Amino acid sequence: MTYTLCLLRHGESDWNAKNLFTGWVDVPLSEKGRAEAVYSGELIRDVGLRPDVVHTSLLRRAISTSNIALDVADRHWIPVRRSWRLNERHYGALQGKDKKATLQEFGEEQFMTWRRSYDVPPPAIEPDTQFSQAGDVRYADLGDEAPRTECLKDVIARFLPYWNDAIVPDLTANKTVLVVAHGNSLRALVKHLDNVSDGDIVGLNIPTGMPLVYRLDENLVPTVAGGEYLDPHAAAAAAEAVANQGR
Ligand SMILES: O=C(O)[C@@H](CO)OP(=O)(O)O
Repeated sequence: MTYTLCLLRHGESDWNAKNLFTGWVDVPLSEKGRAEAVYSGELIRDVGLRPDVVHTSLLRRAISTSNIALDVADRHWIPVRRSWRLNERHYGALQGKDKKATLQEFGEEQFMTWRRSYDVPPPAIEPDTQFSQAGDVRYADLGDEAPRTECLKDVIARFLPYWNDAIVPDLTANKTVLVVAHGNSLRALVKHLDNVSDGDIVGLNIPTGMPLVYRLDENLVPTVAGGEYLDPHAAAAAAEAVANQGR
């Protein structure tokens, strides 16, 4: 007896295509991203995976990906739950900045510390600046909990309550669960599931639009470490491209 969990990072967004730090900025999918969402729906359909429930972030790129993929898989009707706790990592003052220019300005070590270190957040964003989410009604209930920057450790801390209270109950009710989220919120989930060390998580990149399926045992331990991509060759190439962003 195993539980089935399918993770899906949103398709390419306009800002992925432009190589800009995105975080909580609510950018749409690019044309390529919409095509990736269609392809992920085809993969889900063709292997006979039938999600019973979908969990998404509050960001358009994840919501659109979920809608497109589920429509293609003929599962557009399943219940949906959304939470800010599945949002992308808040990228602080880097939101809206060009990755290549940031790499050139601050150097490789600082750039990679901000992008991939476990516990060093970028500088906090000022509330009155263009890419801040202060005043965004969808986060009004968060009050002081609303982040102005996050490292991966912070993402794990805000993600785990949702995992335990919303996703695990669906899994243990034997529902096939689809989670459509983001590069860094899914890194947080993978770190938790696979018990990846703080050091090793630095090297893990999640590609856009590639369904990653975990079968979990009764203790919610993956039967295959790292899960299984439905299109492993394309996923490996796409993950490599994410790792090399900015260069
Ligand atoms: O900009 C972002 O929000 C993320 C995901 O697109 O980028 P990175 O892979 O650099 O963490």
